[in-house]
Amino acid sequence: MASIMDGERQFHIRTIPDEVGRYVIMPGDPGRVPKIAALLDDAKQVAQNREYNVYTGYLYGEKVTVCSTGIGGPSAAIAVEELVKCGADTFIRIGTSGGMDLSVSGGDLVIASAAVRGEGTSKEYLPEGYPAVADFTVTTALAKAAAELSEDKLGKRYHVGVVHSKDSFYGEVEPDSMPVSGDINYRWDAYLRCGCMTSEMECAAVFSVGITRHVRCGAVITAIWNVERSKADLEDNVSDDTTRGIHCAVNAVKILIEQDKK
Ligand SMILES: O=P(O)(O)O[C@H]1O[C@H](CO)[C@@H](O)[C@H]1O
Ligand SMILES: O=c1cc[nH]c(=O)[nH]1
Repeated sequence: MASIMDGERQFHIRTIPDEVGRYVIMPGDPGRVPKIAALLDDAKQVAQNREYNVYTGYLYGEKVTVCSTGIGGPSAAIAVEELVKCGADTFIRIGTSGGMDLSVSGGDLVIASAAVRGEGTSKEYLPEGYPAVADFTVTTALAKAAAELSEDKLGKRYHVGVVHSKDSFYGEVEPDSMPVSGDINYRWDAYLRCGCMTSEMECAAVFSVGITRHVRCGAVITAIWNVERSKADLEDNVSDDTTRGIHCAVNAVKILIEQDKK
C-alpha cells in the first residue's frame, strides 16, 4: 500500500541523499544555521520544513550539511534518523545550556562525553541502564578543536564531561514551580554531586540514535549561565553567544575529514 512516507524526500527534513553530506552540524535553533553555513564553502539552503532548516556546503572538498533540530529529543531524533537515511554518518550537535558544575561559567564550552538520560526519547531507543555515550573519535576531535581555538576574552575555556538532558526547560530553571519539584531537585543535586557539567535538552536523544544506527555523534554545548555559581556567590558571565561553539564544531569537522582521508 502506498504511504505518505514513500516520497522521494524525507518526510520531515525534506532532503534527498544527494543534498546531504557525510558530516552534519546540528544546532537546535534554525536561525543559527545560516551563521554556521557561512563558514562552509559554497553553502546553499537545500530544504526548509517545520523546525528543520538545512544547508549543504563543503569543507576541504567534502560535503557538509548543517541542519537545525528544534527543541527537545523527539525532533532531534527525527533529524538524525532522516539524515542517516540520506547517507550522513558523523554528527556534531552545537547547543546552549545552563551550567551546573561550579567550574563551568557562562560562555564556557562543554564537550559532552555522555548525557544523563533525563528525557523520554532515549527510552524509545536504548534499554534502561545503557549509557547515552558520545562517539569517542568525534569527542576527541571536538576537544582538540576547542584546545586550538584562538584566545578571546574568555581565553580557551572548555570542559569535557557529562551533560544532563531533560524534557522541561522550565523544570530546570523554575523547578520550585513544579508539582514534582521534590523529585527534580533531588535528582539535580545528585547530578551535581556526580560532577555533571551542564544541562540541555537534546544530547541524550542524539547519542541514543547514534548508538542505535551505528553512526558517530558528539556535541559541543555553550553554557550561557550557571545558576549554581550565582547561588555560591561566584562570578558568572551570562552570554548566549555561540560563536566559539560554532568555530569549535566546524574545526572538529575539518579534523575528522583529514583523519578519515588517511
Ligand atoms: O540552543 P539549543 O541547541 O536549542 O539548546 C538548548 O536551548 C534550548 C532551550 O532554550 C534547548 O534546545 C536546549 O537544549
Ligand atoms: O539553562 C539552560 C539554558 C539553555 N538551555 C537549557 O536547556 N537550559
